[in-house]
Amino acid sequence: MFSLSEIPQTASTLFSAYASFAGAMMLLRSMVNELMPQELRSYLCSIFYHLFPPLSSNVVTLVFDEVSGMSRNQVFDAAEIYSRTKISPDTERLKVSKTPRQKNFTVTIENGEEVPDLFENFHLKWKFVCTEPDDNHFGEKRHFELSFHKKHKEKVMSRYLPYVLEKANEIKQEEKVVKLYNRECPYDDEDGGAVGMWGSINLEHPSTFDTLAMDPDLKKMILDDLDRFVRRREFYKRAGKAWKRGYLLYGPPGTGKSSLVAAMANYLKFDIYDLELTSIYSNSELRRILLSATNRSILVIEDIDCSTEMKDRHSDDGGGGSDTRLTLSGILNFVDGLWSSCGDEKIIVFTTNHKERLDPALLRPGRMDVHINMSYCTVKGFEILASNYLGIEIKSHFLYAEIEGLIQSTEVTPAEVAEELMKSDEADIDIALRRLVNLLKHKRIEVNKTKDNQS
Ligand SMILES: Nc1ncnc2c1ncn2[C@@H]1O[C@H](COP(=O)(O)OP(=O)(O)OP(=O)(O)O)[C@@H](O)[C@H]1O
Ligand SMILES: [Mg+2]
Repeated sequence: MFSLSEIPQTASTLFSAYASFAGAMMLLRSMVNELMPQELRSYLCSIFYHLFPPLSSNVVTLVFDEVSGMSRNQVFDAAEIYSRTKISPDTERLKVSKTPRQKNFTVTIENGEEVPDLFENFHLKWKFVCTEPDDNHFGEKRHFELSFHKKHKEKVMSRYLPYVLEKANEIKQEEKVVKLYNRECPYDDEDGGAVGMWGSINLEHPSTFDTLAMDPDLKKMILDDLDRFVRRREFYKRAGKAWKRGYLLYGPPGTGKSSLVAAMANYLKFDIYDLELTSIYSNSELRRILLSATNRSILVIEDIDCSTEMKDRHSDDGGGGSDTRLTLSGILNFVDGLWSSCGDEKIIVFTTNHKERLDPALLRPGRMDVHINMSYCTVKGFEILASNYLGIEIKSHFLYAEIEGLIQSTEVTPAEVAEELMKSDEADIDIALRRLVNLLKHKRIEVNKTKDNQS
């Protein structure tokens, strides 16, 4: 027996005996690792941990398998993306990959590597584990482990994991490469890049709202409209409306209609489906394409004024069945009917050079939500182009006043202005602007001549 005062000393003796025994067992374990088959090793390990639990058992580890039942585990996918952002200079082994479609390398942690994280002032650790397939399984099994002090379990479940899911989603959106789907594109199903018979390529169109030369108020109106549309999922659901929005872009060639579509896609990270009507043969084909188009996409029909041709085709139908040929009513069905509600977050854009030639059915209120007039180049538009192409503050240039006056009194498209400015390199900005002055003067003479002829 020992007295009460001896208890701390005895406890410490016992503790150090336990510690050295545990140390010896660790050594034994590493020898066993070298010599024994894996199954036997894991069996012995489990007995070992049962008999001698780790000294610090305050750590909780959550395990996220790659698949949960038949479907993918969202947390695993999120962890895979999120853990990439936590890679530190201490991480020793990294996996690097890049598919032909990706612009940048993807760097992820390698099997067994850990990355630390700090959330609301407590520490966590992510570990990636990949086990070789055993005889009963195909392919490797992958999972993430998340370890932290057990007192934070509640916070991790209620706040940290939702935060990781949200962050991963944001990263996915940022990294998304906008695709252009078109019949002409080569069929390639890497990354699910093809839908039905449609191939896709990465949208390399550099147009953004910053580079678009258009009235700043109009630009802001479009941006606000897009933001509101994306935010209003709940509203559309409550109102029982299909979550889609239609834009009609009209204006002369070269005023930036296609550039605006590309800017919208780049802004929202939506894919573009370029529906060339001339290559779609029937309503049922149109329906199939619409059904297979992914959510968060922009469906574009350029030059919709050829819809008059479609109306003719419809009247030729001769009772052959409206499903055999593409008709205006097929398109209208899609604009506000059944098919557009199959799926979420779709934007539909029609472009035309001749709004006045469109079938009134297309212009009826409620059919296309927003009509946007892409006009000739304005002074503000010219300032944006000059800053993009020449990289200068154009207002202080000696030719600015003259160009300003000319632009106000002529009709020149942003494409024509852009073409002149593009011909210059940094050394000959003055030459480029003089050439632009000449072009504008020339156009003004032409306009005056036409007016004279008409009067
Ligand atoms: N508003 C604009 N802002 C910036 N660049 C423009 C603008 N409009 C035209 N451009 C330039 O001119 C080129 C052609 O423009 P775009 O194809 O967008 O015109 P469009 O209105 O679609 O013409 P079309 O009616 O012939 O299809 C663009 O690639 C771009 O370089
Ligand atoms: Mg165009």
